Amino acid sequence: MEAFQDHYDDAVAHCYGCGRNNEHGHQIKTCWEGEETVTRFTPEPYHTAIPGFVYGGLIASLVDCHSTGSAAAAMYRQQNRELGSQPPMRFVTGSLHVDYLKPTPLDGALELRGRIVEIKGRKVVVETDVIACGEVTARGRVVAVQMPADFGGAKAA
Ligand SMILES: CCCCCCCC/C=C\CCCCCCCC(=O)SCCNC(=O)CCNC(=O)[C@H](O)C(C)(C)COP(=O)(O)OP(=O)(O)OC[C@H]1O[C@@H](n2cnc3c(N)ncnc32)[C@H](O)[C@@H]1OP(=O)(O)O
Repeated sequence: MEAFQDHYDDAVAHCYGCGRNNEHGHQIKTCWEGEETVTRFTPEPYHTAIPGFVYGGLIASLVDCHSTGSAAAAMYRQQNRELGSQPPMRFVTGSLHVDYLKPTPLDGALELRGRIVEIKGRKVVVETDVIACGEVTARGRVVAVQMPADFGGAKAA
């Protein structure tokens, strides 16, 4: 199935978390499953916090890009638009909050499941569960904001 991130233009597909053109990045892929958005990612042994457990910064990074991608997809869906349609709507992180509920075992794939909590103007609030070995080990809340056309001097292509 095509992922949200497959629709980012080449020129802006370098994000460390979700850009398919960043060979050093996570290159996450996110899709709809009904009303939820889902990303699966398998941490490597070097993503260790303490032996056997996933580094919290990686978890935050996955929540971040899962949620900004979800925000974009939610806005397209709300406006009844195809994901690749023009003009593009891209989202950046306004705020990123993560509650680490339990240690996250470094043991196979993590599943991130996002819910759209609110869409208001250019803002989308996304809540994301991080699931490891069938248990929710972290929960994130992201305020994603539709990128202004002049963001950091970059073009919102
Ligand atoms: C990453 C570079 C990309 C460059 C090229 C872009 C191409 C993109 C293409 C494809 C995307 C792929 C990339 C995904 C990115 C992955 C995630 C990241 O790492 S993003 C990087 C980290 N984030 C930033 O660097 C944002 C820096 N901040 C800003 O630029 C501004 O502060 C911004 C855009 C977030 C908001 O500024 P305003 O002036 O446009 O909008 P206002 O009016 O302040 O806020 C709109 C609504 O959002 C809420 N809001 C804004 N910031 C908030 C915050 N910190 N906490 C809570 N709410 C916040 C406000 O309260 C308001 O909501 P109410 O209408 O009042 O309900």
